[in-house]
Amino acid sequence: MTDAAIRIQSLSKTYADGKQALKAVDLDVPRGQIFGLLGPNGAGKSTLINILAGLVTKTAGSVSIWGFDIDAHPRNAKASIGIVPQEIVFDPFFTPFETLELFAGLYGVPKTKRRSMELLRAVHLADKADAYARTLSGGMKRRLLVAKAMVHAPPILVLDEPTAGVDIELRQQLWAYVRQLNAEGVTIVLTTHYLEEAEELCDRIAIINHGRVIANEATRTLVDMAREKVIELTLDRPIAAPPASPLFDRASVTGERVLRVTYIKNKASAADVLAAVTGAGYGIVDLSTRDGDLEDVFLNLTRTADAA
Ligand SMILES: Nc1ncnc2c1ncn2[C@@H]1O[C@H](COP(=O)(O)OP(=O)(O)OP(=O)(O)O)[C@@H](O)[C@H]1O
Repeated sequence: MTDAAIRIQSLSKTYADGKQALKAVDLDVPRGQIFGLLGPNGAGKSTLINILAGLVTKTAGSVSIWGFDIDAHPRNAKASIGIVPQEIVFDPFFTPFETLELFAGLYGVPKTKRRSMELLRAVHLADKADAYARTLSGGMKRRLLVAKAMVHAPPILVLDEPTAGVDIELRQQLWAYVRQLNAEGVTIVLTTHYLEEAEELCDRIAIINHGRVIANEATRTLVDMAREKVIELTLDRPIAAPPASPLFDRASVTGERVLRVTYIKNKASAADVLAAVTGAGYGIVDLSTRDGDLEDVFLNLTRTADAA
């Protein structure tokens, strides 16, 4: 038995029109983690998730979910994963409670083991248990989708762009629930465009671009790969134009006495930047620095991959 929650090997998908959405993807999602799948629109994330969900058939390669090969043991594989789709699709005539009961039934969960009310409470929808689904707000519907994906208590929960169209407060509630599930031992996979969110939530992040995995690292490692560092200096007197230095990647004057310099970590250090500024005759009153974030890593990696 593999210790990966999801193991993907040489996975390829070519759609009927010839579009190659996935190209020999290898990816292991470790058990117990919150794993982020990032990539620009059209990178292949939904295709990958739809293959896990059994909604799209792969062209080549193998996938196992919780140790069950999706071809050899499709039922066990399906029982091991809950998927929250990107699109909100509901039968508008069922109440949230009925929706969960219905899906528990489809998964063969016996009545005594169902926990529809508990799930509704967890996603803050207990008071809407008997409302018609069509009367729920977008955020409520999305939380109901999360509850629906958990009716059979799978060890893996996959969320495809879960926060699209969800306001900040609801997003925080959703993430709190995701964290709680993870603390209870559920492996989480999520796709998001919000890099900051991935950075905040995920233990590990894979970046997918044009159907290939171009990075798969512990979040910390990925963040460290950000090459840019920004330093903002408050000077002892007004400055009109930034001093020129080959060590600066970019420099701009952002306030009467404020200079912002971006430098590349392995080419220069903060001390180099300070020396260049004091060398130009300015005194430094204050400074702050900011590490490159995932956005920078992402842009650098996708740029490199595009050029390859
Ligand atoms: N049914 C289909 N037939 C043909 N091409 C498709 C089909 N579904 C997706 N594609 C194409 O496959 C590629 C990958 O699409 P996919 O939806 O997997 O990307 P994605 O990373 O999930 O993007 P998004 O973030 O926009 O959902 C895209 O070029 C897309 O146009």
